[in-house]
Amino acid sequence: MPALNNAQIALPAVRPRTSAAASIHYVSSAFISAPTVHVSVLLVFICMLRRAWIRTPKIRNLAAIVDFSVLPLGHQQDVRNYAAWQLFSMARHRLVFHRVPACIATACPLTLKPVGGASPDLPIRTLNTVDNTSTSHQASCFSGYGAILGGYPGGRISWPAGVSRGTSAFRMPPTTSLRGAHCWSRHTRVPWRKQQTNTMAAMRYLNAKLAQQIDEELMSAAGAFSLDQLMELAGLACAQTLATVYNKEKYPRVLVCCGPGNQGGDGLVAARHLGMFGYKPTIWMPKPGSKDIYKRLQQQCTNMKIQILEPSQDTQSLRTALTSSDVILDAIFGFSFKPPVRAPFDAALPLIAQSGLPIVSVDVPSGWNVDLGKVDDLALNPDVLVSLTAPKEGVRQFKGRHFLGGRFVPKTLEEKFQLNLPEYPGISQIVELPRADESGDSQKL
Ligand SMILES: NC(=O)C1=CN([C@@H]2O[C@H](COP(=O)(O)OP(=O)(O)OC[C@H]3O[C@@H](n4cnc5c(N)ncnc54)[C@H](OP(=O)(O)O)[C@@H]3O)[C@@H](O)[C@H]2O)[C@H](O)CC1
Ligand SMILES: [K+]
Repeated sequence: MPALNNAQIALPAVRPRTSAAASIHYVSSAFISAPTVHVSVLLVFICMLRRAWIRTPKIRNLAAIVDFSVLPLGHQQDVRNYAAWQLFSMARHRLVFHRVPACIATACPLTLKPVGGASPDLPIRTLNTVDNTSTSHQASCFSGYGAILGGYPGGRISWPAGVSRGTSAFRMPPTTSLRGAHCWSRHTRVPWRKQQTNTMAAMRYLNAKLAQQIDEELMSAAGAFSLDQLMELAGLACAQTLATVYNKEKYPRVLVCCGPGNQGGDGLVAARHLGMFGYKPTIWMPKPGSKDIYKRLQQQCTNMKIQILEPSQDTQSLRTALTSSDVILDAIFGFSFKPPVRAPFDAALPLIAQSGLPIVSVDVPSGWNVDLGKVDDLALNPDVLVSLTAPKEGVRQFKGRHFLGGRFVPKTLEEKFQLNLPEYPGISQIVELPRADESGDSQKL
């Protein structure tokens, strides 16, 4: 293995092999030595598989998870490109990049400029995150494929459980691909892993008390946010989530159901943004909050020509609206919900549930106990959930598509409460989380 100085990385100009003679072997491992810094060793592990072998149906859909967390920043892009070029040109299989720092993912999103070769025009999924949870999510996209190629600093190689050195590729059964990814993370002995505690730890789930505490802290003198600001970003995340899952061509009519608290405010903001996005929202808000902020948000919706149904304790207007809607945004109760459900929502929730329309719930599905989950028959059973700030304890077992929004949590607060939030992709207000049956262990605090 060549020793390099810290300004360059020498990647062997290996061309794609067409020979069927070679069996599995590593094509790249490079070391970087830094004179001023403790010697850091870079090891890129690329497994080249014989074309004849790779093309057998048995392992046609091979995926590779390449861990970039072990690589010094300045060299990650080269290595990534090189790895991709090798993997694609040789094997033509899928590739998952694991723990790619955001700066690399942004600089080199989905296109590759391979070192010493023509850019392969092949599908790439980049794992633009640094936490286990998202790893498992990404791995889920590749369920049924599976192989992990791994290399670690210091010349030591730790393979995923069940994979021995020299095996270099293995197949994960579809149902265990996520576990495989987790096992890999857990069993990997990266020398400086301790320094990476935050990036390796699972996302924190909040109980109702902690959610309220964080909310207060955000709006304290130290947090320095106003409610308007937080609500605006929360509502925008809700609108973005709905628009991501339900396109406006097929689901133009959105019934936005708003509760009396701040979550109702999120709903009003979301309705406005959905209007901006080209949807036709209608607002059902039977108990509008008395605060000035709700009045202003309603006025903003009126200015957008968004219909707001007359507040009423009876549910007739809701019944009618349900018959002319394509999708529901449930912004009724959030983390301050205290069971049991009271009027008029006790009559409304069953109507919404029985409408058969897809439901996108905000923060906590309405009627769910914030800490315990779905324990009441009246509770909604949404298809999509957008958690705000961090998911709540009660939604651990939520089975639908789960997004995280509320991209306003400052680093100091994230660290203070050990939230271990996943990285939001690019400029998006939301990040999709793994489904309940796909996620591994998460921190119960
Ligand atoms: N930091 C963040 O994550 C932010 C989140 N936001 C959103 O705000 C909600 C929490 O808002 P909050 O006002 O504290 O509470 P809720 O929206 O959950 O609503 C509480 C009101 O609901 C009524 N309520 C409670 N329990 C029941 C029940 N069993 N039956 C009927 N009604 C109930 C009650 O109103 P009353 O008028 O009846 O007293 C409560 O006042 C959070 O989940 C996010 O969605 C912020 O927008 C931004 C920051
Ligand atoms: K809700």
